[in-house]
Amino acid sequence: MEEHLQEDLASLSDLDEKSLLESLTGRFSHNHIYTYIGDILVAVNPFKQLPLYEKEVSERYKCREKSSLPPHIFAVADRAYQSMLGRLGTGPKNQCIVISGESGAGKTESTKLLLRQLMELCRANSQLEQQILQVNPLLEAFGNAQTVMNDNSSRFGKYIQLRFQNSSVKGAKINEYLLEKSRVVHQDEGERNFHIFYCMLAGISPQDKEMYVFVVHCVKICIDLNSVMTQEKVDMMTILAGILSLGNITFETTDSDAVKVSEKSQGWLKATAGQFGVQEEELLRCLTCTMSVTRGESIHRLHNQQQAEDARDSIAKVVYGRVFGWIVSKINELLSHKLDSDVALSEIGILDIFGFENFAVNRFEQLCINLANEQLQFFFNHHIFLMEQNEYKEEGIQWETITFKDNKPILVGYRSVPLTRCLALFELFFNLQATDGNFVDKLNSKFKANPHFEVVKSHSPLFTIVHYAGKVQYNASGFLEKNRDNIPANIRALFINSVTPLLSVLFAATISRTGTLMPRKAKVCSTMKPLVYHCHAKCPMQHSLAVLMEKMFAASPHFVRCIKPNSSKLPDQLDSKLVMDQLRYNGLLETIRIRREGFSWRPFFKEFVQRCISILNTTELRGWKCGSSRLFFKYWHQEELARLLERLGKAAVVIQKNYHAMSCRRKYLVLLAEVRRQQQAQREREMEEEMRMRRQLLEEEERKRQLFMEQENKSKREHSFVTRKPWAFLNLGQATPFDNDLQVNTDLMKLLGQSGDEERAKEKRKKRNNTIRWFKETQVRKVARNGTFPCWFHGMITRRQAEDLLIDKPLGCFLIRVGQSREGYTLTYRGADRCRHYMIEMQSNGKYVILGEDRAHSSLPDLVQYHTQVGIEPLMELLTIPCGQVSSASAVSKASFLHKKFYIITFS
Ligand SMILES: Nc1ncnc2c1ncn2[C@@H]1O[C@H](COP(=O)(O)OP(=O)(O)OP(=O)(O)O)[C@@H](O)[C@H]1O
Repeated sequence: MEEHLQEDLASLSDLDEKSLLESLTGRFSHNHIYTYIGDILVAVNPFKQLPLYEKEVSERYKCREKSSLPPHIFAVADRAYQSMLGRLGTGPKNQCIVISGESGAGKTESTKLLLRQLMELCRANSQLEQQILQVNPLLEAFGNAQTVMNDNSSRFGKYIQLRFQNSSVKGAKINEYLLEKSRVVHQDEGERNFHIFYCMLAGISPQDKEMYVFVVHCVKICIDLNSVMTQEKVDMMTILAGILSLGNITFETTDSDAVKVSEKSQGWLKATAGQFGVQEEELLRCLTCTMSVTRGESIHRLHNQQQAEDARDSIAKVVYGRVFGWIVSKINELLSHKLDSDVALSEIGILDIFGFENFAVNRFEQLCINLANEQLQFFFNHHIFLMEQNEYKEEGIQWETITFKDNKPILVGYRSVPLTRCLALFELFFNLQATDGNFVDKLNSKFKANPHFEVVKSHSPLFTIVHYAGKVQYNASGFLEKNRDNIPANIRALFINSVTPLLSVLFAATISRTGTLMPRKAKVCSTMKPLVYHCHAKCPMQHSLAVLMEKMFAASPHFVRCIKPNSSKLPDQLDSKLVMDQLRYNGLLETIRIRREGFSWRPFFKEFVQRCISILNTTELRGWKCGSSRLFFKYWHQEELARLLERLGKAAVVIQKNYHAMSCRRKYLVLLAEVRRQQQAQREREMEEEMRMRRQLLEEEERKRQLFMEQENKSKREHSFVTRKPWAFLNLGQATPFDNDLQVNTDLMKLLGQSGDEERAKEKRKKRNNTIRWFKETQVRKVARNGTFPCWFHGMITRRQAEDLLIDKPLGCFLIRVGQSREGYTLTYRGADRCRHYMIEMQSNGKYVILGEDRAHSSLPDLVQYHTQVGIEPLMELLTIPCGQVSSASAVSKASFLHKKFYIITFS
């Protein structure tokens, strides 16, 4: 790959600002917006849609080695997820992903992409995952606004904690920081209010807009939290409408120097009171005077016009801030309902906090935002430079110190007061009701020794802080008054008693030390009675940042550094100076150096031995070092070891799989042998039973034969002159099995004669004779085996005779007879409810087939044999035992049949 398209800047051969910028520019021009610096991801905002986030891309980045695919934000998500589960050579540990960059650099988009990929990685409870992704538009509607830097700028910071049990997400929590409430009452040129207000007004008729009666319309917007009831949604929209109405109230001074609501905005006062659910007079009183309590006595101080306007704005900001806090607490309720407090959970936190800001006029919000960014930069420096280099020193690793731009003095002070104290100072002054000028004087005297503070000589209350990202001049005019969002007690009492239940709950709520709104049921109190409330956290930013830092320091960090390519928000344009400034103040050159020469993975011996020792000797890793209590690896070593561990894990799975297969197969073979043994025993039992039955049958036959012989001898003795030899049949020339039909035939003839239908009788006789001839000439050899007819073969008997023979026989007992009027056979058997008769046809190829069956057979015994196994269509009944020829015939006919049989043997 060409050097300027190098995917990992830590492997650049020439390392200076120029080559770094060239590399990023080259990659950007090829739409490669992501680049690694070792394990850190640099993301340049493309300001256009790129085909980088489709489903198949997301799939490709699941559980893959970082180096096997181009740099991507999805790889960061995968790495954090695998590290949290302990799959990257270290044990399971909480992770945090810190996304930084200036406003519009792409932090929020990166956060959304990370969330999406993390949800993809842990597909388990799809409803919760969907909810985590769905709350984002709601948060953006209330917390984002158009600024000159970014059309969808987050005007609050958020730390999203995703909580996992094993590999699936079980809940989430959003921590919000520093909502820019002043935006509700004031927007600089080219900027707008929070998106929610425009959403509310979209699609509303001009008339309704005029009156701000848009509550019903507004409920339609994307607020669909399960935990927010319809009444609460309506209340919330009514309160937002109240904020807008409040903003339209203007004041004027009367002749007696008193302040009053201007004539033209009387209607707005009424509308506001209605929407806030409070008495109009009481709202007016709160706007035009302040009530305080001194030694149990309430003192009313009338406002001048400016103070009345400040009171109006304070109310709007506080109410909006509380609505936002309430939304976040509702979201957290929704996302945490599956959390079980007894179960140990792992966590991945994603920090998306507003970027560094430097506007024409920078106010208190910018001071807070920039100090928060200082904290983040300190966190980055601490992890990448301080901690790492300290460990080299402590562990005796040879190392040439890399210097970096340390912003520690801003935050903790070095022989000077740390600048974060100015927030505390601000708080102090705020409570003392001091002026902006006093405040700046105090700052000047307190911080003049701090190298990051500059005194500004001006009539305006200005001061400058030299941040890690550059100098920012702050204007303190209105700092104190404009940030009066800890409202006086009378206003709080007014809202607690509001008939709009949600407003009442919002003002009864307490604010935690970290600034989180903690709603609780409102207790109605008298507005007349002056109340003194203790506000626990008037400026909770410092505390909440400290809590955040504590969480982040306890986790393994992953860094995403977002870069804004141009200020015009245009695609395919990269302003080298702007990018260079960001690279510089982000300390990226030093970062590359430390990633190239340093050891980003430094596990303790114990941690390493537990997981990786088994493979260390099998690798060919070069360049790792051993300290006194830790091992020192390059960032790619960790991946290499993780890959080997994965291979080892897979091999272990294969071994386990084969072992289980082998032991299961053994068990199976034992079981199979037992089943076969039991089947064999069963078969033997059945065969024995069959043999026994056959023997019984033969004995029976023998007994009957004896009986018959005895009767025959007796008859011979009685009619010694008549010796009926079987040959007599021969003389008749038709001594065949059909002779058992002779008697019937004669009877039939008689009957026919009696009826006088001589012709039909003749015809029948003719057909019968033809059939007999057919049988003798073509069938005898086929049906008889070794000169004997099978016992089921009954010659030409009638249907009635066949049924008589089978009437008391068991199910499936069968016989075959020759058709009387056609050349063919009939199969008769004992069915479930009656005897059944099936015609057997002779095919031209000499095969036999039961009409209606598909299968033809080469002989009748084959046909019989087959249907003892396969049922006959359509009833699928089986043939079971043959019906012997003499079972129901008279002794004489039995005898003749035996003779016939005998004769046929001779004949054939
Ligand atoms: N990966 C990306 N692909 C396409 N467009 C992007 C990408 N990242 C950012 N953008 C574009 O840049 C705009 C600004 O990005 P984003 O809102 O994430 O910036 P930010 O750093 O969060 O800014 P702020 O600090 O003001 O909230 C987005 O609205 C989007 O249009």
